[in-house]
Amino acid sequence: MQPLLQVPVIDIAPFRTGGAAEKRKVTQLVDQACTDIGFLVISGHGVPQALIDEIDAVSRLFFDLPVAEKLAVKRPAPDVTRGYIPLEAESVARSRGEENAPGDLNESLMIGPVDVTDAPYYTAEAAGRHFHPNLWPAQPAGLRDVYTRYYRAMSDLAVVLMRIFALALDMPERFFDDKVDRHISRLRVRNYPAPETLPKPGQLRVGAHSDYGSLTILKTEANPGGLQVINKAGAWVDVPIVPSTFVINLGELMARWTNDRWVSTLHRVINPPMDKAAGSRRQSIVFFHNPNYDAEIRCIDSCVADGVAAKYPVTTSGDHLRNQFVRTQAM
Ligand SMILES: O=C(O)CCC(=O)C(=O)O
Ligand SMILES: [Fe+2]
Repeated sequence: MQPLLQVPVIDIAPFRTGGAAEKRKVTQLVDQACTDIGFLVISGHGVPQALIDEIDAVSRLFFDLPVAEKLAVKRPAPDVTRGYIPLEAESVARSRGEENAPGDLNESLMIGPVDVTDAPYYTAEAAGRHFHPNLWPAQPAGLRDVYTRYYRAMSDLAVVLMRIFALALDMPERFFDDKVDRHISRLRVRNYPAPETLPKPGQLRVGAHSDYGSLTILKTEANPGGLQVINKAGAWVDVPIVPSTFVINLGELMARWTNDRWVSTLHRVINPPMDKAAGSRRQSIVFFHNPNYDAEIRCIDSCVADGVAAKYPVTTSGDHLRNQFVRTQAM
């Protein structure tokens, strides 16, 4: 069979509400998307549109603030995935060894887990800075509340997606549950301003990279200068932006878990053409779902059958994520 060369749209509602036969139909479609292109667009996810609209609006107000105010919550250190990262201060292509890649043309605000307690798991030395407190901007009022609710909604949706993944991989439905129940996911809102000058050579809104964790849940908008993914024929194709859906893509840890049965695909965000620069401001709400810091990522049984050797050394979620993030930071 020909591999999918475009990103499919899949309704996951039958998985959430149906019996075994409905679930099976969804997991088959998801397996094909994850095998062929590593990206899918989901409808029927159950996240209220009002919450999505709220986080969109409050984030826009934050990015409209003067830079000096945004810098009040600047990311405090290269290994702390919290706070504000200004324009060109990050280059995700460096996660692939492109040491001299220019800074990406976006600014972002990032939070981590919102339900951390003082239990030993969170405070242990091994937890490192994965549970660093969030840095909440003083303005706009209400941002903290909206981000907290959205973070929880994404955490819940990720559990459903990981169950779809488990079944699609011929594992028990709850196989991943105890590997993601204290996850170190990051919610990151990126603002891509309308460009006022030409980009530097090789500079993009987001350079080519694959995401680092288990899966990503993206809400974005269809303005000029958008998201592209490389398909199995080696062509960059646009990811379809469909109202009320999320784009889902696999991170590197899922490729490791599946011994490359599934792909963590290279993607990038291109610049708008200069004649469409006006009105090309674009905002993405990106939830990077990352397993528990101490989750061991070793290839799962259903993916080493038939004498296939494991391709990757065992790692932990926390180590892989920290290393990749630190490599991409400019300071
Ligand atoms: O803004 C987008 O469409 C995607 C951004 C992205 O790939 C990322 O943040 O990892
Ligand atoms: Fe990405």
